[in-house]
Amino acid sequence: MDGIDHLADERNKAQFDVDAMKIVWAGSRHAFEVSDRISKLVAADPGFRKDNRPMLGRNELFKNTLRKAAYAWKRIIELHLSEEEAAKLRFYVDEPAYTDLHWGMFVPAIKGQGTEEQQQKWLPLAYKMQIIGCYGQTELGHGSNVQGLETTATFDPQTDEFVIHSPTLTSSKWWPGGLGKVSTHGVIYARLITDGRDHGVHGFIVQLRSLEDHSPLPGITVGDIGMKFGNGAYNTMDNGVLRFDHVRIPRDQMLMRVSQVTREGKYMQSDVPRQLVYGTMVYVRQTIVADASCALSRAVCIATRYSAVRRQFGSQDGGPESQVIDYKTQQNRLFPLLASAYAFRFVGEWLKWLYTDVTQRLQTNDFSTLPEAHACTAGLKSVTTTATADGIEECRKLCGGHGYLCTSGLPELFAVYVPACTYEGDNIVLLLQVARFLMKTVSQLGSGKKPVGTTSYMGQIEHLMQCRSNVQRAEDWLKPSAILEAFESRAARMSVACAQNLTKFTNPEEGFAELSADLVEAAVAHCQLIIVSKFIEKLLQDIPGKGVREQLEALCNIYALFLLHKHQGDFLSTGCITAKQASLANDQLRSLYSQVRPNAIALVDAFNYTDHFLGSILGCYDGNVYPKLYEAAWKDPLNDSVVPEGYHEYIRPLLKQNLRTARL
Ligand SMILES: CCCCCCCC/C=C\CCCCCC(=O)SCCNC(=O)CCNC(=O)[C@H](O)C(C)(C)COP(=O)(O)OP(=O)(O)OC[C@H]1O[C@@H](n2cnc3c(N)ncnc32)[C@H](O)[C@@H]1OP(=O)(O)O
Ligand SMILES: Cc1cc2nc3c(=O)[nH]c(=O)nc-3n(C[C@H](O)[C@H](O)[C@H](O)COP(=O)(O)OP(=O)(O)OC[C@H]3O[C@@H](n4cnc5c(N)ncnc54)[C@H](O)[C@@H]3O)c2cc1C
Repeated sequence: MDGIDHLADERNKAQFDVDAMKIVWAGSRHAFEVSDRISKLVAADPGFRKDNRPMLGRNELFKNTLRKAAYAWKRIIELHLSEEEAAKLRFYVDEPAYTDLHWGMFVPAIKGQGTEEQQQKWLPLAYKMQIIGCYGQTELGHGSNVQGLETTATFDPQTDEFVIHSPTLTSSKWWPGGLGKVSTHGVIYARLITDGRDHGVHGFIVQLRSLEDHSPLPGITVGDIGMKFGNGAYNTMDNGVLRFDHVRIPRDQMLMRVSQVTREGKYMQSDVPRQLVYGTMVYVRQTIVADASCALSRAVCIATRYSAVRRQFGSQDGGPESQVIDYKTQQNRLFPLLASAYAFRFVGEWLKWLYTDVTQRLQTNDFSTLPEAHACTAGLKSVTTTATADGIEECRKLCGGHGYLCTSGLPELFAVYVPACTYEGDNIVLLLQVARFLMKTVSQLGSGKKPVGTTSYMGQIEHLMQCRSNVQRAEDWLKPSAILEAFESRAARMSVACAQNLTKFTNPEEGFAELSADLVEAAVAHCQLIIVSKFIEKLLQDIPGKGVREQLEALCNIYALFLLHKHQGDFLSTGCITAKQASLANDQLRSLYSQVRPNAIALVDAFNYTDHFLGSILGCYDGNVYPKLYEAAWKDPLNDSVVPEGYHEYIRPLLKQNLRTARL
């Protein structure tokens, strides 16, 4: 607009090399270069404009999403983008679409659960988008309880086919993204029945729509489930409803990596655990953790830049008022979120490594790390999405009234993000899975079986049950060993307390249900320990760039000490720290905020987000907020005419009537 960088003074204050931090954030120089190039390509292309989204009605909005998805595909082909570049392009287009489920779940489900032959048949079609797929698991009556699904797949040995059927209203598939209006195929989860026997839930590739005219195939009733929360937001997605009326598919369309049905109708189970049927969920939960850092960093970038621009109170001798970012209360709300964005980034990187490792092991029939991979993906998905959804809303409040405008980008970001707490496993249901894993680990402590991986800290259970923190001064809280000991002993003691309480029940399942609220808290403590310890481990690596390590150390300490402050009830009631030590942690936190303050703008610049991706006037790079807000207001369709439509019908008669009343 005026070409001036209104945040230049802030940028000049930075005490570290921002370009080096951009590479740390991206994960590698290569990842940075791809991300930088593709984000600029998307931002410069008017075909990917998104600022009008909140104003569009559902049909217009959806058609616009179809146009963008087709255009994105055209650009991917024209530019010969690699798989990595194509995924980045879809990410920066920033519009939930059927393609998320096609690439994010349909393809991984076939890869993870299909045999070699099945992969060879279906993947080339999916890669070329000659078929478009969804992930059809959830039903109207059951989502969390996968074993409760009702859709049936009954083998007919006469014709060598499965008959897919929805026996009840509640068995209607309900929610799958991309199903409502687009998908030609789906990986559909149904109860496998052979010879009258129910073998539980399995995945099947089912064609849903004609590849000629897109009409539903015989026996299939399909449509969209209706408007969802927020304007624009997730309404670009066609979440669908689907019913089957005795739909026949060939036998080889059952995904047969985990178990098979022979031509004779014999059910055969490979020696792989049946939980591999849930493998796609483990994969997606892992991507959701990485995605949490993206969503939170985006909100934090907006709130941090705006907090430096916004001034309120504090003018002295007619000078400028104070920047709201200088208020300690603002810092106490904002900087832990900034630190969390970095923490989630690094734990996401680690989780990707864990997932890759477990996948490689599975290929050699080593299933030993599967329970841990399930617990980590479930728990970290839960903890990071809850914190991110809450964090985005906090960022909106940090921007005061202007945060409530759609042009701030925050309402839409929240509305798009918040279902992450529910999809891919309700966060509480997933934490209960972690709690089961922890209770099993505690119960095996006396058996000589050494806990490994993220539970290896339980190996020092005797020490953790009785140790007392030796922090004496606020600076002692900067020692990683002091932080780790406090978090490990808190997590261990909470798990052991639950395990001890469970022994008071004769029926363990009854006990688990009765104590579930405590179990969820123990699971959260364990997951927070993982995030803190992975941040600390990141700092053990070589981190090039002037001042970068120091900034990351400050953020790591803020993340840990903020959690310690927020959950001090846990730390105090378990006797891991004293009230005095809790208060010292808080003192240290305040001084860390002062350390981060001059670097705050540079720390959000390191995310390297374009103004297009941020989609926020409050977060724009140059900080020229007020003229942009003023101009945008006039572009609202309500301002197309000075006198609104409806004046003659509804305002004028009212005013006239008021006049008459006033004369009386
Ligand atoms: C860069 C940008 C990337 C963007 C990325 C964003 C991606 C977003 C894309 C699209 C957005 C929308 C996608 C949303 C899609 C969906 O929501 S699909 C539907 C998801 N549904 C669920 O998640 C259902 C949740 N429920 C479950 O997972 C299970 O029912 C349950 C785990 C809660 C219970 O299962 P059940 O079979 O009844 O198990 P249990 O009896 O409790 O346990 C038996 C044993 O199995 C172990 N186990 C359970 N799950 C797994 C697993 N996934 N993997 C490995 N092991 C598992 C469990 O620990 C038990 O073990 P033990 O017997 O040893 O105790
Ligand atoms: C935007 C969006 C997109 C989605 N996309 C897909 C998709 O592409 N494909 C697909 O198959 N599905 C999809 N889903 C469905 C999603 O996976 C489910 O909604 C999710 O797994 C939660 O299940 P539910 O709806 O049955 O919740 P419920 O289980 O009914 O949860 C309701 C409440 O009960 C509580 N609760 C449930 N069980 C327990 C328990 N055992 N102990 C304690 N509390 C419990 C929960 O915590 C929650 O508070 C999508 C959902 C959304 C919102």
